[in-house]
Amino acid sequence: MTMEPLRPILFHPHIPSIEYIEQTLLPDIYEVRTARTIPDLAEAIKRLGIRGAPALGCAGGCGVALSALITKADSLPEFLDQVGSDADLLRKTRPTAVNLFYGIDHVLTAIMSSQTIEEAKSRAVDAAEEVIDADRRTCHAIGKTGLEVIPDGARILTHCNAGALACAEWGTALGVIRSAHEAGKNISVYACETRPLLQGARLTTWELLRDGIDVTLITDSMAAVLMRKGAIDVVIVGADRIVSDAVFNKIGTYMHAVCAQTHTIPFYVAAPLSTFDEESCEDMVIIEERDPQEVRKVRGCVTGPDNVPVWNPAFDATPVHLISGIITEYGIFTLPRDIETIKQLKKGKDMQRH
Ligand SMILES: CSC[C@H]1O[C@H](OP(=O)(O)O)[C@H](O)[C@@H]1O
Repeated sequence: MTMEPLRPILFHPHIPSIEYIEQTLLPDIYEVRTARTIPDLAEAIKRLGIRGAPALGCAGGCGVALSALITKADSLPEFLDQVGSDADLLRKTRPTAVNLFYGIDHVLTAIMSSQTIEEAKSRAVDAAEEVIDADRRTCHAIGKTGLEVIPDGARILTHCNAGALACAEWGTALGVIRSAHEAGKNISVYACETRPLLQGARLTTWELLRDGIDVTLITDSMAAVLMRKGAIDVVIVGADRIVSDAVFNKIGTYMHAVCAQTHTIPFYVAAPLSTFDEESCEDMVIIEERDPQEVRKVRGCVTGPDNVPVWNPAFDATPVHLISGIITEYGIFTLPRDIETIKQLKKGKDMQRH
């Protein structure tokens, strides 16, 4: 039975509003919520109601378009000023996933050369819908590219959630897994729970069970022994920002990459070109540090003393030498070997855009 495509964020310009699946409540509660203001949207992003790098790009782009549609202004300069400050509010939500800034800037760029407010509104809507449509196409292309690294019978380890819930649909790492399943490959997945917010336990298992894909939930600390036992053939994860010398992804990714290298297991990252920040390097990237309470309590259940100091980085950096390949919509690349190719592809896309 083919399930309806899972689309965690929908833009309704005629209302106007942004509809999204509230991911903090999954897997036990499936609730669709609506953001009609920029502060509401910003809060949804901060609490990870809306989450995942490509989905943040969609939320950022749609957020700027929503601002354009609801902003009341007597002049174009006043209008652009208001939309610009709403865009800044969205920029401040989460610092690491580069897609958020790509989505925001893509729509802002589209409206900057407008001659009237009405023209700016129309361009904003078109540009936001372009971000979502492009991500849908890109995720399916990533899935197709990734088929070559998933042999029939593959036992795959993944971390966090790089699925449809993290994108416009289909997913990146889970997009490759979905494409392999759809191609009839007999695959099985080990999903790491991904402390502290449990995106793997709550979201990846939910997505794969929904699609009838063989999935086993493990704790993050169990991954190494599965690799040592020879029970994992390939590791595939998503990304939040890819720079010249490292890949930023959910905390725990680096640990899996080191273990995979120790056990000579291929370690792949799946991500769209929009996740590359190719002019930057690891030391230039801000890693989001989140509320210590996220580690001391899980969904209200106490897991640590209320007064214990906590360190809670949301991401870590995996040096590119630990990564077998980066699966994109344009092919599989390795860094630093392919950095110039990535730069040319990005330039080409930018030229297409303007
Ligand atoms: C398809 S990219 C998903 C990427 O984003 C997640 O972070 P978060 O749940 O904090 O938004 C995680 O790093 C995933 O790999």
